[in-house]
Amino acid sequence: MLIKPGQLLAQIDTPEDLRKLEADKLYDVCTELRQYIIDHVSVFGGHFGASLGVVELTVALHYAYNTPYDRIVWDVGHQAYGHKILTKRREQFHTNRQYGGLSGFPKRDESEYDTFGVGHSSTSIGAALGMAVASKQKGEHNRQHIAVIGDGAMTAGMAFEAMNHAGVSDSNLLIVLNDNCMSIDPNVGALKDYLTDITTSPLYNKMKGEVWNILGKLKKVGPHAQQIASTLETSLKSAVLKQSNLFEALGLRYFGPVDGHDINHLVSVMEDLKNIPGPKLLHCVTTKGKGYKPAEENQTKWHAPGKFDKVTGEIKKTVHTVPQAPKYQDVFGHTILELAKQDEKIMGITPAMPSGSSLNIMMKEMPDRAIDVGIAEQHAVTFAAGLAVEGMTPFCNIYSSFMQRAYDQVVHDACIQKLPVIFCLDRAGFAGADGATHHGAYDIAYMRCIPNLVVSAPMNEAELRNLMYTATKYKDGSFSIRYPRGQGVMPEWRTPMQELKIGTGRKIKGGEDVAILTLGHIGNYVVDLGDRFKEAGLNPAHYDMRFVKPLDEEMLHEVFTNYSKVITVEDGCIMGGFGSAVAEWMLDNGYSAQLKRLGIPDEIVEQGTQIELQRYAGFDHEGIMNAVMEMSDVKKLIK
Ligand SMILES: Cc1ncc(C[n+]2csc(CCOP(=O)(O)OP(=O)(O)O)c2C)c(N)n1
Ligand SMILES: CC(=O)[C@@H](O)[C@H](O)COP(=O)(O)O
Ligand SMILES: [Mg+2]
Repeated sequence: MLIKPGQLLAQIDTPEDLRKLEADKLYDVCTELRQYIIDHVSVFGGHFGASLGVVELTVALHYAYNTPYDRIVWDVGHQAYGHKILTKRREQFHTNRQYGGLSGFPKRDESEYDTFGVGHSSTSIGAALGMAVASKQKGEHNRQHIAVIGDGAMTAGMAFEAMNHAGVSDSNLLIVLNDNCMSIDPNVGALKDYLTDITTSPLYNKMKGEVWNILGKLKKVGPHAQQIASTLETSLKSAVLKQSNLFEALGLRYFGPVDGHDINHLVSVMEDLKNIPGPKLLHCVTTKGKGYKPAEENQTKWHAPGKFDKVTGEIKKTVHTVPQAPKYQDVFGHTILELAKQDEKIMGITPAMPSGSSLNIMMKEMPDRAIDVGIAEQHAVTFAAGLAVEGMTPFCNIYSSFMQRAYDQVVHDACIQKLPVIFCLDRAGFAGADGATHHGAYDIAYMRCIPNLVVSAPMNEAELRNLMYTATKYKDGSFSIRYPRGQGVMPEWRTPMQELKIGTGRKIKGGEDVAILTLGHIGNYVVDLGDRFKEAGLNPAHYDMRFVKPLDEEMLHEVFTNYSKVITVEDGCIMGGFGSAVAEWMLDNGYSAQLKRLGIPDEIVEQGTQIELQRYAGFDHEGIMNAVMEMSDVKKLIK
């Protein structure tokens, strides 16, 4: 289903086409672009509120700057739908986030206008600074570099690391701070309060306004006056603004706050900024979901609402006739609350994903014991370690791919000190439409090699609850539990929790000839294949290993004693993952079976549905079936 653009938008294949328009047409371009985003996301899904919030910023940037020669780096990139539509991808935009289609985030090999691959937050300033310094080295003094970063992304350490560097580099960098007071959930922290202050404080803005008025008048008087003006500005800024402006104090010239939806004002400010050398920050105030009332009114729900009726604003939900299994994240959310009611030492931490992790269930009832630390994964881990030092039992919930950013903190702050921190790695395995940057592909490999850390994965919701309960009893180091995005398999999941013996797996069924060892939710695929195995005359054994560290050695001795053909299956990277752990154990213990490892191959896998990606990787139902048949010397189902 192709969606027709408005008549102006239909003429804009590239920003060069946009820049041919008179400035008085830009308002209409924004109207049409906003509608095109609404039309598409309502039918195809995806991120929504953020792109609506930067429609004017997107048009102004591509109008005022000579893109792609001038570089724009979008932070996170979930807000870059307008950017993609204006940069030769309007007609493919319906493939956004789909298997074989456009990525949901800017991606260098997708377009020359996508200057830097993003998806994880807070990288834009550092990347744009690197480009700016390189341009300076190459003598490209007229090339502009712009990082567009949200107030949420600005709460991450990386953003401050980059500003700390930018402030002392006389590079031609513009940071556009898109301040809408929102992350996915409402933004948190002192920075948010500060931004609100300087956006609303009459005194600060009055004083700055007067400084600008005086300077403006002086500049009109003549060149000599301009000299006075710039001297005055320097002294005033250092005397007054520097003391009262965080960004000025870091050496960035601060401009704003400006209305991020006033297209003509934005263009004229950006035209001015092009002629001001050195690192600068333009503070824009916007509304997330701007121009679509339901998205303005419930900005968290409309961050990524799924498909919806654009007329009524009704979000489309599948109607089920049978009870549905819950999402793993909701089992986590309800279970941590249940555990916290029994044990006052239990606390929950999330780096800016209260609704994504469902920790918001606990936050609602225990706001002092469930904390959103902002987009700050490294801090989340170290903060949890600090809590553990004082005897608390912290659950630190971080998406598997976002945890990559806090790896040293897991090693240095939790495991070396054998602190009882519980890591819940949500979105482990293929994440789906978010694609390569968000797949939780590597956590089995990167966690299992750390000493003093238990590494586990539940096959279903009951097992998740048992592992969470068991983790609260474990004080001999840290404990990691990984589980996937989406639903489990147990509609009746509120099962009584039991403490597990660490390092023990579950024998699901005996068999002959081939043994299948699974880790985590993929084990359910083997159960699903039961009848098809029988029809094909196959009878593989199935073990749910549950722990990848420590491995269930007794179980592995049984497997390698009784089966000469073994298949491991994991929703994680084959390189160094669960299958590698089994292979290492097999060699270390003198066995020599035929071992086949199924999992995520050693390549970057883009976006698609989880099942499409599992099929591509060869560990969907068909992939597992074929592996067993191959191992059993039975003709493969699919060539
Ligand atoms: C390292 C990392 N942590 C968490 C996320 C999840 N995430 C995506 S967008 C977002 C909120 C970003 O807020 P902001 O930068 O203000 O952009 P807005 O959505 O308000 O436009 C978060 C937390 C991420 N992409 N990367
Ligand atoms: C852009 C971003 O990083 C988040 O919005 C992420 O897409 C959330 O993923 P889930 O939808 O799996 O919570
Ligand atoms: Mg924001």
